Amino acid sequence: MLVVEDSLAISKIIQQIAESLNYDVTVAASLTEVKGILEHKNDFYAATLDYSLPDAQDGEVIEHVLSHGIPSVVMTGRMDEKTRNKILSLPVIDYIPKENSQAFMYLKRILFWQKRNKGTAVLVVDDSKAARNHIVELLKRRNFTVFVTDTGKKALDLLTRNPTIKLVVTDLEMPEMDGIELTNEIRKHYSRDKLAVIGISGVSNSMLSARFIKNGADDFLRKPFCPEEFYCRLMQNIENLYNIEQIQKAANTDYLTELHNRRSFFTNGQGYINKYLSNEVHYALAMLDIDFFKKINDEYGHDAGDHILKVLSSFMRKHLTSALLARLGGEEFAVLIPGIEQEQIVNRLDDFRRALAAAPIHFEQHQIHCSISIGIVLNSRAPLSEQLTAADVALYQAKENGRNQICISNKTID
Ligand SMILES: Nc1nc2c(ncn2[C@@H]2O[C@H](COP(=O)(O)OP(=O)(O)OP(=O)(O)O)[C@@H](O)[C@H]2O)c(=O)[nH]1
Repeated sequence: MLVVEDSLAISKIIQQIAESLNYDVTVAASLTEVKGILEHKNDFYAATLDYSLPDAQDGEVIEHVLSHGIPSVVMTGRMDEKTRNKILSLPVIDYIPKENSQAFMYLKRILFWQKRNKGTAVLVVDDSKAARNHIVELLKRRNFTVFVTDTGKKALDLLTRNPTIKLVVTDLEMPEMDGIELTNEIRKHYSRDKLAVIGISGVSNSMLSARFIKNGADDFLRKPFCPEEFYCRLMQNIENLYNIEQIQKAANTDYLTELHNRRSFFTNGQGYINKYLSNEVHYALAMLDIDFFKKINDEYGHDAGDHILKVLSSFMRKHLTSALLARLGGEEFAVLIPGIEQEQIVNRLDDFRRALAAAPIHFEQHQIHCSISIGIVLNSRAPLSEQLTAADVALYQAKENGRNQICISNKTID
């Protein structure tokens, strides 16, 4: 990232912000320096540009950097209308008045999203090519991946084929299916926590925004809109989706191991089982439990115990691919694993058990040996909760038989 700023203090702050977001930073303090840098390197991911530089006091650096195709944020100490209009007439990502510390918080938000937006796709639906192109240009400046189409029907088709689309911007007036009908159709298949819809229209009917929103849209923009307003609404919706995703992730993930937690395992497990059964795929439900874990905690400390839980989890991720993996609590894990046949699944789990027992886990100066016991239920048609109880009984049997082994449930629970 290129930081252009003549104040050393401000340049340091921006640099710190950018580095905290893993940007590599190049700093310049004048237009002359910028020109020198861009002669050799111009593949910057983004730039922040101070409007007034000692050798270019009237924003000349902006056009120079933009001419190299570098998405740029303008930082300015000037607040007058003329400067604002001049900046906004250029294809910049945004402009930020350097009024107070909020300016830097805002910059951090922009830079964070500039990186993240690449993985987010936006679908633009408008039958007017000019209107479509305008919105696409604005979205590309913000690094979004963009899909475009001119009818509602094609939009629905694109949505089914491209799950990375997180937001739809749709015009109201289109032939065959208008924007409100499209929104209605979208909401039959996509909930508001997964996909946002922004309606737009040039019609000056004050009821339209309410109609759009009552039909499932999240926001509404009246044409013509200024880029600033478009970006504010766009980013607010994208941030909402991101926040919901983060909350859902936290609610379903075990904080220590980042595997699914008990809740997530119960929410998703039955669906996997149903799929295996209806496709006649062999599968096993296994419960894994670390042997003598209390002793490990007592001997090496709780941090060592935590470390072992983490190492075991990443070992599971690596070796038990294609399985649904969860930490049910403490040192107890659940695995729902498909396979070619029953014996192959049992062997896979047993190989995993053996490999873990053979490789001591390093923690500080210690080499900690640990093993697991496993209880398995194979190809059962019983509900998930009953299968877990049966796997738990088999696990208990494995512990009773001396630990570090697999025990298969012999109880028929179909
Ligand atoms: N470090 C750490 N320890 C935990 C965590 N959750 C549970 N434990 C400990 O796990 C231990 C489980 O002990 P026990 O249920 O007696 O089982 P065990 O010692 O593994 O013995 P067996 O299962 O019979 O082989 C307890 O000491 C808990 O405090 C955790 O998140 N981190």
